[in-house]
Amino acid sequence: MSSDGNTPENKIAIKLEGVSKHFQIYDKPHHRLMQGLFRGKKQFYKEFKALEDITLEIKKSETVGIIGRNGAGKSTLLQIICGTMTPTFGTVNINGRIAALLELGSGFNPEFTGRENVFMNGAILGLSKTEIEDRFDQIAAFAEIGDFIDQPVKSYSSGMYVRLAFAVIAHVDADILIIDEALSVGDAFFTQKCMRFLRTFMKHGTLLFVSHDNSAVTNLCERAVWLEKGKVKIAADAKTVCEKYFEGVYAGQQNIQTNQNQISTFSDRKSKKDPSQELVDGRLAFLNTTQYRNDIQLLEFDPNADSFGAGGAEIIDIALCNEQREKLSWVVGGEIASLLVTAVAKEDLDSPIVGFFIKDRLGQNLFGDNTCLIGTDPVSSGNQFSAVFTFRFPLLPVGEYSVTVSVANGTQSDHIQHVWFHDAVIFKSEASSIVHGLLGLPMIDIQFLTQE
Ligand SMILES: Nc1ncnc2c1ncn2[C@@H]1O[C@H](COP(=O)(O)OP(=O)(O)OP(=O)(O)O)[C@@H](O)[C@H]1O
Repeated sequence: MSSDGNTPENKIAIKLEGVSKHFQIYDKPHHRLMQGLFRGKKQFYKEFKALEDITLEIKKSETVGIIGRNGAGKSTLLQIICGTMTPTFGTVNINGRIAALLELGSGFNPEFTGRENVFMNGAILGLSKTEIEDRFDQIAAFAEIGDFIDQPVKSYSSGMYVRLAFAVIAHVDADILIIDEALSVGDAFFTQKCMRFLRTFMKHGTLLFVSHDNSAVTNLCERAVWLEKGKVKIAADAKTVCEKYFEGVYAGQQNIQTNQNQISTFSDRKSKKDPSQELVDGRLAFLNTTQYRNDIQLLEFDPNADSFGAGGAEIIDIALCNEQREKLSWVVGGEIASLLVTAVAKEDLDSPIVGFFIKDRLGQNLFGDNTCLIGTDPVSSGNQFSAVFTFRFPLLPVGEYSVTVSVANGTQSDHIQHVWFHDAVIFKSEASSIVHGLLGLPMIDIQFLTQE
């Protein structure tokens, strides 16, 4: 191989040529034994082609999504790329250090403690003992599993397992990361931490991201590969692939048809509201009596959430309130609520700015605002101050969301960040009529008109 770092070959992180994987399926357990006894003179198994003739090139620092229905061959493909499964035919070339978060149970020895597994995994991934020792405290801090780090991994919950596995892959200087999104979902604080890490990693590393979620792939990935029955159906830009995949699976989704029928029962009715007078979603009264009511549960402010800043202010509470400033433990999407951020100045702030934004589980900023344009009064050191953002809550698809808040001093373009709280409050949207898009806007009115 050429030593020139700029050859086309060296720009490729993963190269698969004609990769196939065939499994032998035995109808009865003793057929496996018979197969051994007959030494290939008779065939007692059926051959199942989980992957057929996969040829793919993934460039360095690309983020590629792998999508496909259950059983399409995604896990098989990833295991072959990671080297934990050998292909029946074809060649795999990997250029760089690869780390993966795939099946639960793979990678760690259940009898070893978390600590021992960190050392074992680090060594497998090519780190020296000293390198692992130097990083151990960071790994343990990232995983946040406390004293469980010295317990055997077999005693871990699946959430603790994923925390430790992710913490390891985040600290091994991998060039290529392979993440099965089904596993990265744990508690929302941890998911956000993982997404922050992945978004930074994506700036220089190669990421292969497996997901059933189209919007996750469209938002995170430049390219996507749609696997169907073990073959590449399409490999192209993520938007095109996800659109085609969506078209492909949509027809089969009988229950979406049912949901739409129920909603159209409402939209058949004539709206009697004057849209200019009342800025409320015309369907809310109806939706709120159905299972589509967008109940959003709020978890408590976490003062220990990850934060940074110059320290000139401290946030002491974040809450959602009703119009009477009473704290709410849940809100209904489409209704008015206020986000109340209370802070205390640790030094004199002549022009404080309080801001927030709301992120989805992938760490995408959905919306936010700050006090810059309203003009704020100076606050002396030791004094408490609050900002109240009152807005009509959007309709949120089912899932977990987080609120990031910050206090700065200065102007929009020139300020010192005094405290920035990642994921200080988590929301859970329990039910929703919104299944597509990042969020739903309360519609003022929807009409259906026919010409007779
Ligand atoms: N060890 C095995 N022996 C026999 N068949 C297998 C084996 N592993 C996987 N398969 C089969 O290969 C096919 C592809 O499986 P794979 O787990 O790769 O699919 P997938 O796309 O990851 O599915 P999912 O989204 O459900 O995780 C499936 O039909 C599966 O039953």
